[in-house]
Amino acid sequence: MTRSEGLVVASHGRHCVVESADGVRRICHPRGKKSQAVVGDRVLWQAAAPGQAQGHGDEGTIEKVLERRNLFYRQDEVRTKSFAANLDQVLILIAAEPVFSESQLVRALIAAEAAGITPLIALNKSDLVEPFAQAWQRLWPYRHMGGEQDTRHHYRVLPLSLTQSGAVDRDALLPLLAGKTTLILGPSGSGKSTLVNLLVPGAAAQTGEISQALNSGRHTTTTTSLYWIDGARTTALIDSPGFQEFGLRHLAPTDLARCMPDIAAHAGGCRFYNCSHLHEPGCAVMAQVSESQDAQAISLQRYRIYGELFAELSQSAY
Ligand SMILES: Nc1nc2c(ncn2[C@@H]2O[C@H](COP(=O)(O)OP(=O)(O)OP(=O)(O)O)[C@@H](O)[C@H]2O)c(=O)[nH]1
Ligand SMILES: [Zn+2]
Repeated sequence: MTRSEGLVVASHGRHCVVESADGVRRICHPRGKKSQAVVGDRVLWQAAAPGQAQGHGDEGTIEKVLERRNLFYRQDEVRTKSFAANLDQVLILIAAEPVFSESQLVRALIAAEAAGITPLIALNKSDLVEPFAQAWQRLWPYRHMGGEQDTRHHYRVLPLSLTQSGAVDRDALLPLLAGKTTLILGPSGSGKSTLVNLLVPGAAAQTGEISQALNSGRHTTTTTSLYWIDGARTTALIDSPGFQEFGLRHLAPTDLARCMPDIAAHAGGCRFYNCSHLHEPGCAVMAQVSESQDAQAISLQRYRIYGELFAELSQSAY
């Protein structure tokens, strides 16, 4: 039996949908624990022997997961959940309504930073003028972090109104996504489905039947799926549930500062090299905490979240 290379484009439990170079998608099962794959993985797969396919037509086995460039995941006390592998970017989609959790946003940004994946932030529903203005204001530190000039900002923050100005938003987003694989993350109701449908007309049909088969006919929202934006299959979106309960247990408390760019920028100036930035004298981080709109400042909210995460990650799991 020949083994060929493929891309995992959907997963549900242990089952995956593998797309081969010709674009054909097949349900595959991992052969053993070591070949457990996630969306975005490149794998070697093998077609089932004739007569061996169980049920849904074309089936095969995943023989090997090829080396990953990165793996984006979250971890709480009880389990590790992988979102996807081999990502270029994570687009964190939040909205004017429902009001977003800044702690959740910070967690996602830290996880991206720790995995070496570029985060993008988009704030949707700019048509909801008053709540949008407030949310945009809450994002001030994220819009300015790194310096006053646009080109120096650490994060890119985009305003969107996906249902009101879809064409404009599409033009703003496409150049940022082109040629890349981007994971879309966001709380319930922020507009993730609206975004996928805007950028991938017929998204539902693209995964359609095969992912239904994967879920044994049930329509579940627990599947992670990869969609191609372009016919040439160079630009991909991955949508994944699970923005809530974003555990960072895979990080040590002392990893946090380097994953928060506004804190990292000052951490080198502390009197003690192993400063926790929580109570030490001569702490250069604490000296920068202020509510002033200054691109070098560390906002009170972010400093508070840093302290909460530090405490959370310092607790032993047992
Ligand atoms: N006012 C306004 N409503 C929007 C906008 N974009 C999306 N919505 C609405 O917000 C609601 C949620 O959008 P969805 O795309 O379903 O959000 P989602 O993130 O996929 O939500 P979940 O499936 O719960 O994770 C829908 O009623 C959309 O029509 C926008 O730009 N402005
Ligand atoms: Zn310090």
